[in-house]
Amino acid sequence: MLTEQNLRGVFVPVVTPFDRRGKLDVGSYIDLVQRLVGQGISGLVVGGTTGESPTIHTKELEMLIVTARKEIGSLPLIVGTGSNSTAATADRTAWAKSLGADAALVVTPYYNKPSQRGIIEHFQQISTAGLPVIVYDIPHRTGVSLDIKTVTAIMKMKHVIGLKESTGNITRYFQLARSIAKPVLCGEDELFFASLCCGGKGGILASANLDTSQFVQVYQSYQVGKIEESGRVFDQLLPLIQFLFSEPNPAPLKWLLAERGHIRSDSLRLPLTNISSEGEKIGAELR
Ligand SMILES: O=C(O)C1=N[C@H](C(=O)O)C[C@H](O)C1
Repeated sequence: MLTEQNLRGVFVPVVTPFDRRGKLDVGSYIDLVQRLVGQGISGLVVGGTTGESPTIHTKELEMLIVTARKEIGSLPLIVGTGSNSTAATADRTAWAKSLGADAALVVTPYYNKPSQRGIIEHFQQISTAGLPVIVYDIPHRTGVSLDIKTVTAIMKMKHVIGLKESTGNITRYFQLARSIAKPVLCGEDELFFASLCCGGKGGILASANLDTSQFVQVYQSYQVGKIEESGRVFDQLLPLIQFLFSEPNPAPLKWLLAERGHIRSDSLRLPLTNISSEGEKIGAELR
């Protein structure tokens, strides 16, 4: 199980490769997972935004979880289980636990606009699943904002082990990382180095599907007090990060993974579409 003590470092939300007809490409997935293991990452996230969770069927997610569990050995496995139904999220979290997950990444309930009290009760109920929970706050995707008081209340819950902060607000990050006792992880790749300087404990970073060991180096250098080295390596990664988020994630990421030969196709499932030809031109320098 993941705990608040070992929720540290670089966690990679792995992409879900599809073939040209949109079917799961299991061979590419296994290759991807095997490539990530052994590069110093602290764990793998399956069924995140980057894994295109909205268009993955339950049977497919089951296969992705079971395969990852088998391939990564004892490395922590986090599964995205959040939805905008509390009961469904609790069920899915219990199911992920039964398949070998070490923790659940639970996004705040989107679309139906719950009150702050509703959000607190949502996270209380998920404790029934018996799996450690990482709260995922990403208001620009969910349409839901958490008050600082709400985050603080949720972070005191026993089964909650940390926060993935993706508001993009570095002042808020600084405030949270210093005031709550549990780890705050960066979910806004461009702010990774800044988040470490604010007291963050690591990141769940789509960009780390590529150049993984450099992302780990940013984290590790910072931990041993080599702040300048950490910042220098991060600066080298910035053009990659900016390219990967120049169009909806994970379209540029899948394109570059395919260009570098890590997956067979850059296919996505609608409504996500492939990177534009303009994007391909910009990305050509990063191949
Ligand atoms: O899948 C994830 O986890 C992430 N998704 C974010 C997004 O697509 O908005 C980005 C972050 O790197 C991790």
